[in-house]
Amino acid sequence: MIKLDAVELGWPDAPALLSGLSLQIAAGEKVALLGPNGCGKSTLLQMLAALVFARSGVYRYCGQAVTRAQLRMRGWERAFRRDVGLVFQHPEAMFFNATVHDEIAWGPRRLGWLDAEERSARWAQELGLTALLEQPPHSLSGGEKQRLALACVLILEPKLLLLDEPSANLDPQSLGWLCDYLLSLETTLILSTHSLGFAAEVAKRVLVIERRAGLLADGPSEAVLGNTELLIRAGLMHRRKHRSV
Ligand SMILES: Nc1ncnc2c1ncn2[C@@H]1O[C@H](COP(=O)(O)OP(=O)(O)OP(=O)(O)O)[C@@H](O)[C@H]1O
Repeated sequence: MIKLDAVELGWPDAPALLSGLSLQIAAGEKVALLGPNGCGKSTLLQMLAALVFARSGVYRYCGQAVTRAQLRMRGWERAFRRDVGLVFQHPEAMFFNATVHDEIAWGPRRLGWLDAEERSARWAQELGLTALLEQPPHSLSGGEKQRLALACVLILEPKLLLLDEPSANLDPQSLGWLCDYLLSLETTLILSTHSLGFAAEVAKRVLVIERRAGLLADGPSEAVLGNTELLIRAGLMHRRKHRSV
């Protein structure tokens, strides 16, 4: 489903964030992206959603190179945007409606789904947002915003689900719901997280990114997450000097 060939990502007038990134992700795989702050996890997810583009190398989605020119093909762009759903790390960035209800219903209404209102009510209930439906999205707490952002994307049942630190801000009950939901999904999932426990729970494959480099590891979750030396080198674990009793 996804093929990256020698992808280099970076912002203008800045050194490369990621280079030489080559990998494939098959339909239905569940993959966690790990790496220290600022290594480029969000940028990579944004590239997979075609919100930013590689400086060099090729990103193919279902065999088609995803380029600015390709996205100008309106039919293809619509189908791509319909397939791919990204939940941002900072969910406020996604909200533009007056109420929680309109925010959840916006996507299904735009797609002309006749059951848009029913679906919105169901997803609001799934994510514990029913009591907040008439509130403005910006008035919600951090965890409520995270749940709203998830509802807005999950309701559209994307074929490729991209989640940027989805477990941040969630209370244990919401986190448990999210783990169950992601485990039940058959679609392709790529998520970034700093929680090794969350990655181990939901992902079968882990990619570790090294700052200002590229892929440090790519393998089954148990093997990668069980490699303490690798995790320390990648800045994902700290060798503690002091321990409380
Ligand atoms: N629009 C932009 N222009 C220039 N630099 C940017 C832009 N967006 C992000 N960056 C920089 O790119 C780098 C990678 O950011 P990114 O958000 O992808 O990292 P991350 O791995 O998701 O980090 P974290 O774990 O802290 O969320 C950071 O140094 C960031 O400041």
